[in-house]
Amino acid sequence: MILVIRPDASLEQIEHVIERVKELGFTPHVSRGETRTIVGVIGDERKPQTENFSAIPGVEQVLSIMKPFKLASREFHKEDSAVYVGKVKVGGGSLAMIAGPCAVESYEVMDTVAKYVKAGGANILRGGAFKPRTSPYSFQGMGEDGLKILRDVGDKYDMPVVTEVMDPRQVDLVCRYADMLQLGARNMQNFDLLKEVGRAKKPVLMKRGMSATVKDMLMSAEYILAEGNKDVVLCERGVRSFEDSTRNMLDMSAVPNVKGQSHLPIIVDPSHATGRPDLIPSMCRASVAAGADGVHVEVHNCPEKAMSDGPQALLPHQFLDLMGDLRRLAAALDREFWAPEQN
Ligand SMILES: O=C[C@H](O)[C@H](O)COP(=O)(O)O
Ligand SMILES: C=C(OP(=O)(O)O)C(=O)O
Repeated sequence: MILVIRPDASLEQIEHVIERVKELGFTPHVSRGETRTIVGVIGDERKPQTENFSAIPGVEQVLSIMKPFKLASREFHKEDSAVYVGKVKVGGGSLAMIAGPCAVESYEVMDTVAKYVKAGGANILRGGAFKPRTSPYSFQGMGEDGLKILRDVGDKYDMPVVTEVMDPRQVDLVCRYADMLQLGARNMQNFDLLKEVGRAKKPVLMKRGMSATVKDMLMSAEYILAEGNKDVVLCERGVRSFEDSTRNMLDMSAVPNVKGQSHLPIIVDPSHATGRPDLIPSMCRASVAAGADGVHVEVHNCPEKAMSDGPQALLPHQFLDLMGDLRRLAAALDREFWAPEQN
């Protein structure tokens, strides 16, 4: 349920609304839009006192949100939300380019790749220190040593960093090094992890589960929002299908589909979606054209030596070409990639 606050309501009245919502046993979530303040009321709406909400001074309207996700819904927040990752604005008209190697492998590789992606115009650096691998015998990531490298290299190139957290017990540790927490496809419905990152004070990049529906994805985002973390960016990264010429099936319609239902930014990861460098540039362009708030790609200076996902990595020169194309496309659509000058 949402309480639409009167435009002329005083701050005291809004505070009073919030207090009453709590007293009635619900959790309030306040969304201050450009023209309206809205209070999301989360809890069991079958409680008898809910009709009293309309009697609270300052409340103009009480609306029921029919969708199972509430805080993630457009009804709760009409305007597109923007999420800040360090200084970088993601969403609300500003495009993100998240790039870097699949895994943090060494200082040298991280530094080399970061130098190239920064030069190309990437605004967020990625690299996994905890890797979710299909095989227990595959490289599992460098753990805290990898986080330290990622942080150092991010600082060197003045780029915020995003890295995956796989377990609720890792959240504090990863928060000490990262600017954004990545929740991987394999963990999109790890509900304890969702709750834990929901309590963290860092933005979250939540990837779509490999057999999750758009609704499942929005319900998972709701877990994070319901814990108080409003900074969630969704990521379409393809779903499993019968098609075996690509790693996954990229669901490009998820972008406008999510945008119709939710205010949260959504980016696309054509690297994991296709697994094919020959398809990544066109799918990046399609993502921007479809209205995505950014793109996520893997880049490696020597894919044949990469410790994970080498075959899908773009080479540095391919990344530079891609960024040139994407900038031109973005400009034609009256959009732009966030760049440090905008700060
Ligand atoms: O490293 C990245 C992911 O963990 C990777 O895509 C997992 O896939 P794999 O372990 O099947 O190679
Ligand atoms: C493992 C990753 O991707 P996904 O969770 O989409 O498979 C990744 O981005 O490192």
